[in-house]
Amino acid sequence: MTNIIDVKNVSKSFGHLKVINDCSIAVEEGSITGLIGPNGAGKSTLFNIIAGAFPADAGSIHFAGEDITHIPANQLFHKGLLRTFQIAHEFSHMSALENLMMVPGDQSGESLFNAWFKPGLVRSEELAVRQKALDVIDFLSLGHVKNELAGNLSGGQKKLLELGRTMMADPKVVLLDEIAAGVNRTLLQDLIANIQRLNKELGYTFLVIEHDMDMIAKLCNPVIVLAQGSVMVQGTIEEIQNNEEVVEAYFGTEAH
Ligand SMILES: Nc1ncnc2c1ncn2[C@@H]1O[C@H](COP(=O)(O)OP(=O)(O)OP(=O)(O)O)[C@@H](O)[C@H]1O
Repeated sequence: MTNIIDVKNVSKSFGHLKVINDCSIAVEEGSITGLIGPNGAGKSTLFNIIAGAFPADAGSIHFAGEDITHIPANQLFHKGLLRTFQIAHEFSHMSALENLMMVPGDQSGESLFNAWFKPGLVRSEELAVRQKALDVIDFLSLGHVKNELAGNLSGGQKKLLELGRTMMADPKVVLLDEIAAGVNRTLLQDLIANIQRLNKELGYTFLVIEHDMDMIAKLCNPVIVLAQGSVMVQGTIEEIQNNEEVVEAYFGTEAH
């Protein structure tokens, strides 16, 4: 199996605080990899570095074999590496469908997504984008709220819409940063099921930061535990939960 993301010996400090410390992680293509760790472990900082939001002080990052260490976020977006947070929050005064149509897309027409949904004759680019947005709405079972103003959607529906916006850009890898936060249990199951379908049916790779252990257990293999800016251990959720060092550093002290 190939690694679609390879982070090697990355370090990052903010002032005197070393937040990422000689950290190396690999994300296998086609996996849903979890990234967990106590508050302040450096998870979001590592996401920001991978997604090109700010540079590492040292180390390298490869995406699909290409050195992306110095490539900014907007270029990574077009290469298919997306962070949910990176995509603007919903435009509350526009409908759910219009929100999807706002995502800058790749008009190649040869994307995995288009191949999957086999849209009919495309008469114009706008019609194609609209059709694609409708397919995304359909995929996520949001048809009943497609004309609703995004600002009126529930927390969980907004998260589904956020996932939908990543789909509009035909990603290869999606970095999900605490997508379960504020989502009720029923919609959380929809969110989990949709992430699994995107992984299995469309081949998306996911790297997931999550404090919700239930979600991590259902979705992720492997799970990487970050502590004080470096990898403490990596394994299946069972291995992680049975690892004494992890229990001590994470489950023992954190009430998540
Ligand atoms: N832009 C910044 N400037 C200064 N310090 C920062 C900055 N971003 C993060 N930090 C610090 O880096 C450390 C790691 O933060 P980070 O958000 O990456 O951790 P985390 O594992 O995602 O935590 P949480 O689970 O609470 O979200 C924290 O001590 C935080 O205060």
